[in-house]
Amino acid sequence: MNSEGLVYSEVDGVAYSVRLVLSDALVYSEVARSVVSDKLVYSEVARSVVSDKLVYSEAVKSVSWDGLVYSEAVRSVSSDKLLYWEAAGAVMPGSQQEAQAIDQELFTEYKFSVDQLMELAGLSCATAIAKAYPPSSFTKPQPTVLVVCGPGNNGGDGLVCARHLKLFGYEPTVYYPKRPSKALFEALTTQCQKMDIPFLPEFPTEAMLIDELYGLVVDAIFGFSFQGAVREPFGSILKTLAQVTVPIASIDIPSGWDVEKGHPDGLQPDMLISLTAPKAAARHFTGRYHFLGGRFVPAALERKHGLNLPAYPGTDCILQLV
Ligand SMILES: NC(=O)C1=CN([C@@H]2O[C@H](COP(=O)(O)OP(=O)(O)OC[C@H]3O[C@@H](n4cnc5c(N)ncnc54)[C@H](O)[C@@H]3O)[C@@H](O)[C@H]2O)[C@H](O)CC1
Ligand SMILES: [K+]
Repeated sequence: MNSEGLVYSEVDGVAYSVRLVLSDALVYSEVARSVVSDKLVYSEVARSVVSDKLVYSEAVKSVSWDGLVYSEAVRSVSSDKLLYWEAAGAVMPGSQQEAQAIDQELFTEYKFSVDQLMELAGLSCATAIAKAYPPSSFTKPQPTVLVVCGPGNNGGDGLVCARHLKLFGYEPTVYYPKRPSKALFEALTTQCQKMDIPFLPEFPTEAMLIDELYGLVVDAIFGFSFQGAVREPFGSILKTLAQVTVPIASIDIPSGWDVEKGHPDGLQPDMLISLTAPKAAARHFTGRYHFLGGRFVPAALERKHGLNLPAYPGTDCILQLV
């Protein structure tokens, strides 16, 4: 069966169109609605394609009013093996301000402790890494991983991730140059040390040395609170990391990237593990693997911030977006 139809109608300045294409293996449909007045243009398009193995759907909304444009797009593709999800818009749930607001609400209103969320975040990072880079895929004799930790909670996620990687059979080594004197970070450091995870006293200055010794680098330097020009020693570390050829897995956001605009000349990791929800800069990520982790967001908080998170499969703590 093959058929195609288009219906268009206009009532009181509102135009509607519906298009439907049907074939044996494919259904394509498009619904558009637009309103035009003196000052306002509002349009909405919902598109979906369904074939034997693939569902693709897209919803785009845009409003322009006297020089102001607001637009929002939600796209999702799912196939047998793949689920890709993207939400983009002029007002974006992944802005730096909103990421920090969600973070604060989790701690103040929802009464989570940092330790709890960090454990779940770090565990989801190690799980995603084990999925994308199983020890058998390493070309080195041992599955060696260099975990570079920064001074904030992103660094804490890195320490938790290192501990779980060790439990999963990897050989992590940590570099942690700026250690905050807080009980949580001291405890996470001790836990790693007691599990025979070595801490490097100096960062290898040559990218080649990192390539020789490690099969993967975990970037846990900065997360959503990074701002301004990178200060030392992290500037030199990021310069070296930009030259390594082994894959880099970035936790929450590639370090050195503006949380909303990204950084075209900065680190270009092979993997990104977005925590809670992808930040706006995730739109600029071009690596092979994008996972979502940090499955701890209560439904009411998700609704309040319009996060529109995709569903995690079953009891999994991670979801592959790309
Ligand atoms: N609610 C959640 O989603 C959770 C997220 N987690 C992780 O926490 C980070 C955010 O942590 P935060 O401590 O707020 O900040 P950062 O780690 O991003 O970094 C702050 C740290 O970095 C320094 N800094 C900032 N800018 C610069 C700069 N230009 N140069 C040098 N240093 C800089 C700043 O002084 C601070 O010391 C989030 O991304 C997740 O990874 C939680 O683990 C779980 C809950
Ligand atoms: K990071």
